[in-house]
Order: sequence, then structure tokens, then C-alpha cells
Amino acid sequence: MATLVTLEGLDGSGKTTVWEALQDTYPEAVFTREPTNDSWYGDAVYRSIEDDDADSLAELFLYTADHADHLSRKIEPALERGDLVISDRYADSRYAYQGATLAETGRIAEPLEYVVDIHEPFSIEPDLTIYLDLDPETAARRAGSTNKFEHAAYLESVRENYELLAERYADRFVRVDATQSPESVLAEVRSVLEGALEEQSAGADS
Ligand SMILES: Nc1ncnc2c1ncn2[C@@H]1O[C@H](COP(=O)(O)OP(=O)(O)OP(=O)(O)O)[C@@H](O)[C@H]1O
Ligand SMILES: Cc1cn([C@H]2C[C@H](O)[C@@H](COP(=O)(O)O)O2)c(=O)[nH]c1=O
Repeated sequence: MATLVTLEGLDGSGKTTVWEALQDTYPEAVFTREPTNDSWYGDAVYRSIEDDDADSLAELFLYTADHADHLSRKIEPALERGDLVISDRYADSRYAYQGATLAETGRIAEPLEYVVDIHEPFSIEPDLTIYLDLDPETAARRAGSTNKFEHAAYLESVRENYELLAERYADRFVRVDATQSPESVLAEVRSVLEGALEEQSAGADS
């Protein structure tokens, strides 16, 4: 049954570790990610990540262009086929990260709302978002502070935005404590995902 599952959280929260491990559990699923790593839109995003002086609005629209292409090229066809799609980051990353960046620059009133509204006419809302929750200091340490986003002060604002999103989208956000060992995080994610898929298929049968 067509289902869109997203993994979200701060840099270093363990999303990719979980996403890779889930590939053994769901070999038939479509595993994908944002920023994409198989298109020139994704390449442009990675150039922007490396540019400490990137314009905050230009960066938002680069990420959003990558999302639009990701949707039409990969996500929509997979969902139309009835596949399970598991994405390492998705639109909530934009709401949380670019919401924080735009708030820093003060260029846009209500930046998180602004970013959400840009997506509203064309994006597809996930069925389930597994949010790996981690404190910004541990996240920055695990991520290695290798790019402009991987710093505790910035990640603190990103986490505040994730908290707002978890409240707003409480029907699809499930929080997992990412301070646990990798094995425990994975076991909890597997259990949440299995439960959600069972519930969905029971709903479809009734
Ligand atoms: N539960 C965990 N406990 C301790 N270390 C972990 C845990 N999960 C992942 N790590 C380690 O933390 C680092 C970052 O993990 P990972 O790449 O999976 O995070 P991520 O959320 O995908 O990060 P990013 O968003 O920056 O790509 C890796 O070195 C990984 O081995
Ligand atoms: C999708 C997306 C990502 N980001 C940020 C988060 C990370 O610091 C980088 C790259 O992501 P990765 O998972 O570490 O490869 O980009 C963002 O700011 N906005 C987004 O929409």
C-alpha cells in the first residue's frame, strides 16, 4: 500500500544509520533522501551548503526546487505504484532549517509559516514522520561540525522548530529518543514503523 515515511532530526541524530538499516527490513521499499544525490538540483543544494555566504532565500528556493523535482521524478511515481517510500529528510527539514536561517536574517516575518506555505500547493504530506530527537550539543559533536548548519547554537533554533512541527503535525510525528544506543533507536523505529503499517493496512481492509 502506498505509504510515505520520513526520517527527520538534527544533523548527527542518526537518520542515515537508521535509513540504511531499514533497507534490510523492507527490501521492496523505495529508499530516497533530501537533498537528492542523483540530480543537478541536489548538486546545486550541496554547493549552497558549502557556501557560508549563500543568500538565505536563494538557498530556500534551491532546496525547494530539489524537493519539487524529487516529488515528480521519484516520490509520486512510487506512490502511484503503491510502494512504501522511506525518505531520509523531507519537507520538514526545510520548515525547521530554513525556518531557522530566515529567522536569523530577519528578512521574512513568520519564517516557518512562510516556508510551510510555499510547499502547500504542490507537496505531499508524509503518512508518518519519525523524529529522532537529540540535544544540539550531542548532534553537533556526532555530525562533526563540518558544515555551516552543524553548530549547536543554530541547531538549537532548528530543534525549536522541530518541536513546533511535532506539535502541529502530532497525527504523523512520532518522537524517538536518539540519545539511546544505535541498536535501541533502530528497534524503536522498527516497532513504530511496523505498527503504523499494520494500522494502515487494517484501515484499508475495514
Ligand atoms: N544512537 C546513536 N548513538 C551514538 N552514535 C550514533 C547513533 N546513531 C548514529 N550515530 C553516529 O553518529 C554519526 C552521525 O550519524 P548519522 O550519519 O546516521 O546521522 P544523520 O542524522 O544522518 O546526520 P546528517 O543529517 O548530518 O547526515 C555517525 O558517526 C553514526 O555512527
Ligand atoms: C533537506 C534539507 C537539508 N538541510 C540541511 C541539513 C544538513 O545540514 C544538510 C544536508 O543534509 P544531510 O542529511 O546532512 O546530507 O542540509 C536543510 O537545511 N534543509 C533541507 O530542506
